[in-house]
Formats: sequence, structure tokens, C-alpha cells
Amino acid sequence: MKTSIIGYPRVGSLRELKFVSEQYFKGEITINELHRTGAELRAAHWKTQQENGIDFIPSNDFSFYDGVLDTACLLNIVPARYQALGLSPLETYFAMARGYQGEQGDVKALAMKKWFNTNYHYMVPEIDDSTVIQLAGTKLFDEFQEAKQQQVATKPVVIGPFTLLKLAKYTGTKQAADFVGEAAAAYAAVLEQLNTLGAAWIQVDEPALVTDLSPADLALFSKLYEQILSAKGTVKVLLQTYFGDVRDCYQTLQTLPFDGIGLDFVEGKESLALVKQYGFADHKVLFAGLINGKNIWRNQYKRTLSLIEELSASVKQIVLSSSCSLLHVPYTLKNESRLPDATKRHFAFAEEKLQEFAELKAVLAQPNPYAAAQYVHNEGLFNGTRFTNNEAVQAKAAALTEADFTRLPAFGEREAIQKAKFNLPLLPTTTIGSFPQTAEVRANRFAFKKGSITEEQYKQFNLDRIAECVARQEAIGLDVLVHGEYERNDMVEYFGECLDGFIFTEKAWVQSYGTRCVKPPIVWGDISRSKPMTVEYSAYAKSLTSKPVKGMLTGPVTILNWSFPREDISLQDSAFQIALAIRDEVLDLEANRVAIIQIDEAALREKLPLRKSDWQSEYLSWAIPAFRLVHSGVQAETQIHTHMCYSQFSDIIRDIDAMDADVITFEASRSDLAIIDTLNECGFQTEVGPGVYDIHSPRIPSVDELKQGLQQMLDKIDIAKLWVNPDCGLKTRGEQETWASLEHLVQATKEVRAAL
Ligand SMILES: CN1c2c(nc(N)[nH]c2=O)NC[C@@H]1CNc1ccc(C(=O)N[C@@H](CCC(=O)N[C@@H](CCC(=O)N[C@@H](CCC(=O)O)C(=O)O)C(=O)O)C(=O)O)cc1
Ligand SMILES: N[C@@H](CCS)C(=O)O
Ligand SMILES: [Zn+2]
Repeated sequence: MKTSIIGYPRVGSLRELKFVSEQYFKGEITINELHRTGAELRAAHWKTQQENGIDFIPSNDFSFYDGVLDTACLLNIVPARYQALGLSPLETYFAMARGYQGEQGDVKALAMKKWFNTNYHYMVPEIDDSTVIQLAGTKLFDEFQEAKQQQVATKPVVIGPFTLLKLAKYTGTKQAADFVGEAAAAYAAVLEQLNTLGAAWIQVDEPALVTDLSPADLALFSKLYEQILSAKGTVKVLLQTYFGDVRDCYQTLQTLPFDGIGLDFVEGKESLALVKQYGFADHKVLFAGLINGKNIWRNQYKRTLSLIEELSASVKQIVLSSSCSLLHVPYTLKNESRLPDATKRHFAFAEEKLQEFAELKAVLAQPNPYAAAQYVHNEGLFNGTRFTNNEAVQAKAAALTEADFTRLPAFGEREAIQKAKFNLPLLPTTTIGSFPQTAEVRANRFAFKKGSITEEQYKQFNLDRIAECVARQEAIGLDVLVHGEYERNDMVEYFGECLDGFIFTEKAWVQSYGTRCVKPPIVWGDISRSKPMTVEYSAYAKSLTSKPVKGMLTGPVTILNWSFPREDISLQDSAFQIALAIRDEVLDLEANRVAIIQIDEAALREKLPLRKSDWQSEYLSWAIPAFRLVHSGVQAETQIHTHMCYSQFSDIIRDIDAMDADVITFEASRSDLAIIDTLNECGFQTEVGPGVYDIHSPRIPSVDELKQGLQQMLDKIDIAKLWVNPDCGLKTRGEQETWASLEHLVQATKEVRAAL
């Protein structure tokens, strides 16, 4: 059986691409040095895949920033404001990714959004009425030839036209359907050039096919591919889907002349049933996504072989594939020196997944696969207990009743009590929690982890930062202060490190966007909290001021969604265990007189199932109660805040309100306050802090612009319910721009208050 990888990670196993890119952005290295690292990484990735006998090795899965942005550039989707800068193609590309402020002009970056249900972000292509979609770039062909020179015959990968047009933002009057002809011609030109270059296959990624499709979507898809495939030469076309099943278009895929269809049998609940029910054309190849590209557990060969057997009854030609790109898992276990082998043997990061492909290939080549040594060894990994059980936690979770999920008294009564207690001015000002994680803050942590400073020194440094931060917040006149989150490497990894039941890694980085990476902790066993995690820092901050200090926690849904979850128990069970642990922390903070507590649920929206029919039954039915469980035990006068980075929650607005927080802060500055209309329409009760400026940019908003933003909000929101804050944490920003922006925020609020 042949094997295929949909895509490989690209930042480098030690984040080499991150470091050279950041050096390049600072002007510390030349473009040639950046290109050299890119080429070295590509060569290394191809070689590793080749060594593991992968038959369909991807090319063009490498990216200097993002694959959707690469595709936009390939197809000439470059808004005029970036072209007008007159920069080189790569500089223009980075201007779209990061914005540009310099001699050539001043432009903001393209919008960034979550890539389906992952923690990866893509750049949103922007199409206006003057956009001409046509083949304009060469990266896809260059990287195919580069691999060929290294004796690696690759399968070039490109984001497909349907997904691209669906994800794009249209700023003029034209819509996706108006670009069908141009887009189809551009993709046909890609195929033609690959024919000339002698490529055997192209992989066209269409993850948008696993979402709910309307008749108009289906028509758009068919129209695009009828045109593209009518011009097809010798290059075979693999239509690749992932992150779910293609129940709305399975038969269309069978009818169109694709040579291969890639289906996801890990997240695609109905993939197997679709194949069984409708069959699979004999002349097409099924790229069966059986090795999980999103999680890090070893593949169970027994399950994979059994699925292959079942599929073989309906499918003539099967290629064993990953369920999605391996971009979403770390590179390799080789860099994990602290984890015991007994633990590591249960994990497969990208490189270890390649070994699984090689082993499965060998196993499947045996007359009796079940007797193969690799099979027997693999089965041994799944026998016996491998997780750390905590019976007390299990019992606590099993004993939960409705009362544990219900905070009393009801919101209205609490709101009045809290107004009287805190006596905050109208339009209270606050921040979202983190302050700049400067090089010194990170270096202090690095020194502690290396053992070159003591725990006491490490802590003292953070306490000093807290003292400075509190004093400065007080000095500029913010109303509700925070400690600054200096002790956190990341808002999820930190809690993974503090809680029992998680495993954390040294170098298991996964790209989140551009040069930014995260190290998701691994849920290994039952989760519990053996000691307070944030109380010391929050209580210290509180001791420094008479103003209210907001304690800062990450909520259970976000901790779970940004970790690698267990697969032997349900997400609900894990979420409730984490919720019980965070609940203990909330109660400890309250006992230490931290009277405002923010519980971030930045990732709540992210894992909302891609199909609406699954929203309640598979997700919201436990995610919202998990949050309620965390705070239902506090007194009426303790004010619970929550925060979400993205404001795309109009469609789940009632569920957000049902979280029963007292205040919610969220991003709004980039979405034209459309969310506020939704809040009003549904009678949203929670107080709100729509972000008044965008923290993703170093730009300092002026007092006037902030006043204007506030005024617009006041036109729509009851003043008694409105808070004033940036749209997210300030950890990625520099010191200077942070304080200047906050001073403007306070000044703007004071001026608006004065004019009331
Ligand atoms: C809010 N967001 C988050 C998401 N996911 C998370 N898990 N966390 C988030 O905050 N998703 C959505 C958004 C946007 N996403 C991100 C993702 C990542 C970052 C970010 O800033 N990442 C940092 C890495 C942060 C970190 O863990 N740092 C560690 C390690 C620091 C380090 O590199 N150490 C060096 C040595 C340093 C030295 O001084 O010599 C080393 O280990 O080699 C830490 O602080 O300890 C990044 O740089 O990518 C932001 C938003
Ligand atoms: N409290 C966190 C939330 C980020 S989403 C922070 O401020 O960084
Ligand atoms: Zn945020």
C-alpha cells in the first residue's frame, strides 16, 4: 500500500524559520539568508519523508508565513494598496502578512482568521472589483523543481479555488460566483504548467467541503471543477479534504473526473458510511486519512487495518494518508529529553508518524499482517493502563448535579450588588491581562528553566515586574488593574505545567500564525490541582493598590482546546475535570480577597463543530456548563469576567450569555461593531467590553479615534453595561506602544465621561 502526507510542519524542529524570519524583519540578516534557511528546511523535510518511504511527498506546503497567503499571491490576489508600495514580491508578501510602515507607505496587514477548527491562523485574501485572478506566481513550480533536483518527485499542494473563494473577503460588489471563470482558468494554467514540468499528481486542498454546503456552494464547486478538469492533461488531480466528512458533496466528487479523492476518517464521522453507501469509483484512488494529523497519540494499527479492510470491500485503490496536514503537530520526540521512554512511546509527533506510515506499509505487505512484529509491538501499547487515574477526581465529576452548574443569585441581583460594592466610574477602564513579554521577561524564565538562577530569583524578578506594572496602571488611571501575567510562558501551557495530569514538552512547538508558535500541553491522565497556581501573584498585586485587581485564569474549554486531548475519555469528561481544578483556584482567589476574576475562554468558538447540526449535541452542551461549573461557587459580590479574542459569536450569542459571566470583553475594533447589534437583538444581559483598539498592530490609536469608537459604542450599548479595554492581551506588544496606547484609552474615556 502506498502512503501520502497532506503537508508537513515548516517552522523547523527548533523553530529555525521563526528565528531567521524575525531577524530578517529586524533587518539583521539578508533575504538570501532567509531563503537559505527555507531551502534547508524544505530539503530536510523531503529527505525525512523519503527515508520513511512516503510515496506521495508534498511540496509547496512550505511557507514563509501562511499557505492561504501563498495561494493568494500565486493567483494575483494582491490588493492595490500593497502593490502600490512598490516592494519586491517577498516584501509585498510580508506587507500583506504583517502590515508595512516605512519609506514606501503605511498599510495595515490583511485580516487573520482561525483555520477551520484549529489553532492555526490564515491570512484572509481580499478581493475587490478590480482584482484579476490569474496565475502570477512561481513558488509552487519552483519548489516542485527544487525537490526534483534533490531526486524527490513530489506532489505539489495548493489551496483549492472553492475554499479560497469561500474564505476570501469581498470588498467590492463582486462576489465569489463572479470570479469562477478567472479562478478556473488560473487553476487550469497551474495544471498545464505542472504537465509541462512532468508532475504526476497535484493535491488540491478543499477543506471547505466538510462544512455545511448550500445549493449555491455546490453549484460554485461544480462550475469551478468542471472547467478546471476539462483542460486536465496528464497530471492527476487529488481532491483533498480534511477536518470532517463530505456528506453534502460525496456524490459530486465521485461524478467529477478527479483521479484521487482524499477523505478524513479521523474527524469525518460519516466518511466510512458514505463510502459504503455510495461506493467508490474503481478508476479513482482513495487517499484514506487514517493517521491523525491533529493529535499526538500513536496510531492503533488494529483499528487502521480493520478500517482498511472495511474500505477494501468498496474501494479498489487505496493510499494510506494522514487525516490532515501534519502542520498541527510538533516535529519530533527526539528533542524531548525529559520525558521518560515509557511515556514517549505512546506519542507520535510528525516524524514518528512517518515511521508509523513505514511500519503500516510493512505490516500490510505481510501475508498475515496481524502476525507482523510491528503489529504485535503496536498492540502492546494499547494493552493495560497507560493513563494516571485519579479516583477522587473521577468521583467528584461523577457526583456533579445541576446545582454545581448554577450560580446564585441570578445575574440582575448580582449586578446591583457588584455596582454598589466596587463603585466604579461609568465606563470602567481595564486591560485583558497580559503586559509585554519582553526579551527580559522571557530570558528570566529561560534562565530559571536552564537552572542558572534560583526559583527565588525567578519569582522576585516577576514580583518586581508586577509592582512596576501595577504602579504604572495606577499612575495612568486605569480602574481595574491586572498583575500582568509575567509568570506565564503561555496562557494554556502555564496551567498545563501547574496542574496534575498534564504532560508538557520542551520543544514540541506548533505554528499558530506567522512566526508565533505554541507548545500545547498533553492531557495524560485525570486532571487535578494540588496547589494554588496564580494566587501568590494576584494577591501580591492586590496588596500593592487600593484599586480592584482582576485575577486572571484560563477557562477549562480553552485549556482543553489548546492542548492535545486524551482519546480514551470524552472531551466533556476532561473539560469537567479541568473545570473542577480551575474552580478551586477561583475559590482560592476569592478567599484571598481578589474580588474580580477573569476566566479567559479565548478558544471557546474555535472548536465549535464545523457543522451546525453538531453544535449543541457535541459541543455547547458541555462547553457552556464547564464554564459555569468554574464560577458557580463564588459569592454574589465576586465579579466574574470572561474574554474571547474573536467576536465571531453572533450565532451562539445566547450560549455566550448562558455562560453567566458578569462581564465579557472581546475583539470588536476590526469587525465594525456588527456584534453589538446582535447583543441588542437578543437582550444580552452580561456587561460588555468590546475592544476599542486592535492589539495585533504596533500602531498607537489616537485619543480622538478612541473617543469616536467609544461614542459609536455608546450609541448602541447602555452606558451602565459598557467597559473600556483593548481587544486582547498585550503580551506580543512592545512597552512603549503599550503604555502610550493605554494612556490614550484612559484619556479618551475621561473626555467621554466629562461630556456626558
Ligand atoms: C491568544 N492566542 C493564543 C493562542 N494559543 C495559545 N496557546 N496561546 C495564545 O496566547 N491562540 C490564539 C492567539 C494567538 N496565538 C498566539 C500564539 C503564540 C504567541 C506567542 O507569542 N508565542 C511565542 C512563544 C511563547 C512562549 O511559550 N514562550 C516561552 C519560550 C520562550 C523562548 O522562545 N525561549 C527560548 C530562549 C529565550 C531566551 O531568552 O534565550 C527557547 O526556549 O529557546 C516563554 O516565554 O518561556 C512565540 O515566540 O512564538 C502569541 C499568540
Ligand atoms: N489574559 C490573556 C488573554 C489572551 S486571549 C492575555 O491577556 O494574554
Ligand atoms: Zn484574547
